[in-house]
Amino acid sequence: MIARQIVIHPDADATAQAVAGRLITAVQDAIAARGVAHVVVTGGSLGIAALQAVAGNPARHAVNWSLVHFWWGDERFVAADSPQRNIGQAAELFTELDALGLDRQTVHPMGSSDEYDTAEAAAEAYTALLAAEAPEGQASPAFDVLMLGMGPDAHVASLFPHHTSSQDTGAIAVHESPKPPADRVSLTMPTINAAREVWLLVAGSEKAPALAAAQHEVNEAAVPASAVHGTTATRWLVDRAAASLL
Ligand SMILES: O=C(O)[C@H](O)[C@@H](O)[C@H](O)[C@H](O)COP(=O)(O)O
Repeated sequence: MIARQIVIHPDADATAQAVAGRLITAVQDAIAARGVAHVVVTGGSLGIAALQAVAGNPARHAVNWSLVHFWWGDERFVAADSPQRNIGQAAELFTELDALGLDRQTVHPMGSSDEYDTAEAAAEAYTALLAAEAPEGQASPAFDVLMLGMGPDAHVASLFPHHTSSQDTGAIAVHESPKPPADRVSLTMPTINAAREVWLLVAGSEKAPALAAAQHEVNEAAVPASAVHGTTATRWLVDRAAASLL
């Protein structure tokens, strides 16, 4: 049975703080159970705010960050130093965790346009990286927590409505993204859904129709967020404005 939960917070800031607290606890639980934690982080305003909240949460000192792997759900295929890069926007967290033992060998960013000629090449390299860290016979690690933002059009990662649905595992190139920049790399739906826990972070009234649609029925083409789930839990961590149509 997959646990499915919707938790409603007063506002976006409270959601970010609560996600940070949950993430630190989930990482500790994963390390206690398996000696390692695999976390997938996301871009987007709330996803980045949650990472900033981890950097400021006093409980961050309780975690052995050298045992934590960080992965990305999607990334913008632009120059490494572009302010549009999701990893760059999370720099504050990584600088803070460096001081707490984070091993940059276990931080796995998706490739930039400085390193690869095409988003396809970056996606292929990420697919190989995921496989290299996967248990025998699997295509990716069983992520302990995979966080996703959701757009007002119900996209998750860089899987937009009516994306060319990929049943492949690993990462794919995305072009003509309706949310700029146009070129991106994204985990595929099967890889997202191989995570133990998927957390969808959603705030703001402009997301309310998509949030309601995602709870209504599974329709990957029209409402990508509706098709997302973890193998043990799917948690919608939302604010009151986003939940207003539930
Ligand atoms: O690279 C990105 O843009 C994202 O990973 C994307 O999927 C994001 O999470 C959503 O668009 C929500 O973003 P907001 O929280 O900013 O609305």
